Formats: sequence, structure tokens, C-alpha cells
Amino acid sequence: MNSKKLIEEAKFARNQAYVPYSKFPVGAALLTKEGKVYHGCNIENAAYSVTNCAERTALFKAVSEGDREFVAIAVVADTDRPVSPCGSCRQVMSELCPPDMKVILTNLKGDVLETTVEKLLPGAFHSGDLHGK
Ligand SMILES: O=c1ccn([C@H]2C[C@H](O)[C@@H](CO)O2)c(=O)[nH]1
Ligand SMILES: [Zn+2]
Repeated sequence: MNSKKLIEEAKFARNQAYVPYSKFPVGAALLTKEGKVYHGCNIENAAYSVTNCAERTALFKAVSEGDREFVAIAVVADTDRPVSPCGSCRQVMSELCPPDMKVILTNLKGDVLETTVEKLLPGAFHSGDLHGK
């Protein structure tokens, strides 16, 4: 699947966002090695900090269904620049995705920034840092 199609999938996912507080819907589409797409949207909560971002929704759905091999993720929001994933999502992507995995950031105007997991969080804390290993 090409980037353009994955972006369309992310826009589709954005329609399901539950955003009564921010009114800022975000969509994500996560592509597996086998070609399956997991959709994610942001899901907010009256206790704001419990909110789940679109990127993490897609990743947690995939892992919970037994999929762990990912090749790309597209994220879309109505931003001036291509949407920029938050720190928590960058950390979760670093944990669950290959460092060189493609991350396609975009907005409704059609600006596209293609980057990687590693570029979004250089020097991420990872499993090898635990227990002095
Ligand atoms: O990359 C991003 C940035 C923000 N949000 C969500 C979290 C919250 O619901 C709203 C405003 O921060 O947007 C995402 O889902 N992904
Ligand atoms: Zn996030």
C-alpha cells in the first residue's frame, strides 16, 4: 500500500474520533507487514490525562490482536503543519516499531512530512537500558 492510500485510511479513522473536549480529531492508520491496516482515533476523557491519542489507539489495537510487525503509520489532523505526534506516542512507537519505520505525518491541506520512528525520538529510552544491560 502506498503513502497516499494509507493517508486516506488515516482520514477515515479520524471520523471516529471522540473529542468532546478538544474538538480536535486525529486519525491514524497503521500498516502491518501482511498488508492489514489498523485504524486509530483519539479518544478523550473528562479526566483529561486518560485521553488516548490516535497513534496509540492504532498500535494498541494491533498488538492486542497479535500483530507486531509494522511497516508504516500515517497520522492526520487539521493542523497548519503536518501533525506532530506527542511525546507519549513517540515513546510507544519506539517500543513497538522498527527504528527505521516510515511515519507519514500530514494535515487536511495535504502537506506531507515523511519521517521515521528514530528521527521522532532520537536516543529513546528502551528495553536495553533496563537493569544495566
Ligand atoms: O499526534 C497527535 C496529537 C494530538 N492528539 C490528540 C490528543 C487530544 O485528544 C487532542 C489534543 O491534544 O489531540 C493525537 O491523537 N495525536
Ligand atoms: Zn500522542
